[in-house]
Amino acid sequence: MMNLDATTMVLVLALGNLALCAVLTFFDHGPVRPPSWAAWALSKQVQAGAWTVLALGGLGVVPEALALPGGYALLFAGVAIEAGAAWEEAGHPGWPRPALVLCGLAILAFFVCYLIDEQGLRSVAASLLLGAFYLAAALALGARWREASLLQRFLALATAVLALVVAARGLSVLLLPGGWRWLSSELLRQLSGAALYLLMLANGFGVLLLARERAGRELARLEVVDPLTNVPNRRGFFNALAPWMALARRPGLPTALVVLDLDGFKRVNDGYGHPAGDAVLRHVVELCKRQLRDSDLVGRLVGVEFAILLPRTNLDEASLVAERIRAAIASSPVKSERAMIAMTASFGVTVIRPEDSTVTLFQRADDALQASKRAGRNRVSQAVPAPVET
Ligand SMILES: Nc1nc2c(ncn2[C@@H]2O[C@H](COP(=O)(O)OP(=O)(O)OP(=O)(O)O)[C@@H](O)[C@H]2O)c(=O)[nH]1
Repeated sequence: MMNLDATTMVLVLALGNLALCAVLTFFDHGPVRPPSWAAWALSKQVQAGAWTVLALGGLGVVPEALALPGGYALLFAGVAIEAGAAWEEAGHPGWPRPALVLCGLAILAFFVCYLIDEQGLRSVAASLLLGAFYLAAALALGARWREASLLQRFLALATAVLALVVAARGLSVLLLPGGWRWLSSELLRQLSGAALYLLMLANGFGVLLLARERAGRELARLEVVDPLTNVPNRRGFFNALAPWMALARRPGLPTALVVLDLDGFKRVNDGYGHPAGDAVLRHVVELCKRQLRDSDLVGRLVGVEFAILLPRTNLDEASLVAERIRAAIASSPVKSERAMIAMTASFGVTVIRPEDSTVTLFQRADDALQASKRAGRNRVSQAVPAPVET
């Protein structure tokens, strides 16, 4: 087997981490920066610095008495931040405080071991502590196992296994100083170095690929979801509508469609500013959702026009729902910085007919909506019902 001495191994880790930092500098994560990005980039820089200090110590450029404690302290800090970044990604932004405490304790424990025994106990402490921090990162990566992508699950498992290899070296020095059968302590040292190298690669490029995956998912989501109100946009709403259009051709309970348009919205933007207008739009969507069942769907068609799909609902029931929403909007002004903004909306209600296409369906709903506008706004109008076949 090829033998890598400790200094070469540390040098390889230093150069690898430095290369990763360079890659990070030029990586374009797109307009949406992942929340943990800053912490993760910092962790890579600190680790690159740590391995560089350790490598300079090994090469004799910096005195070992300085390089070893300094390098390891930096390394624990870097790996603690890396684990913290993984927890931030898993939705725990409060990681800095526990990470700071654990990192401080790790550095203290390491210094005590180093002062007692510069070789054996020092490497036990280093391996166990590094293994523990990487295990914490693996736990964070696997924390949302059910929603995680295959890549994320692989990274969680790979990080856990490699963390255990790193920790196993420390345990072996403590429990089996002479090694066990073919598993010599030298082989474990080399395996541990290789594990640290693989951890750097897996977590480095793995996180970059995860960021790409996330950006792809976000783009796909934005094709069907309105980012302002977080409800389906026109395309998303039409996708959801399609099966109900098909179902309308079979006998059974009808499906209703309500379209609503906010009245005189231009004055909100002109009088209170665009951000206040946006707040009103979000507020209206929340009001609609509160009046709807789980099986109903609200979507934003365009500008200040929304649509509501009401499965298993006839024309009169849908008109009652629309009336409830109308009353809720009219009686719930939105608080802006300068004033309370009163708002009303006009509604058109219809049900899907067997012969409908989306064009005829929305045309009918829109005609009813325009009738509401003509009649003075802030009201609900039903579309003309289908002629009864005799
Ligand atoms: N703040 C904000 N305003 C928007 C948004 N989308 C569209 N608008 C504005 O909404 C207004 C819609 O105006 P219209 O529907 O034409 O007319 P209106 O003033 O609401 O009057 P009526 O519909 O005739 O009652 C326009 O001024 C658009 O600029 C948005 O996402 N945010």
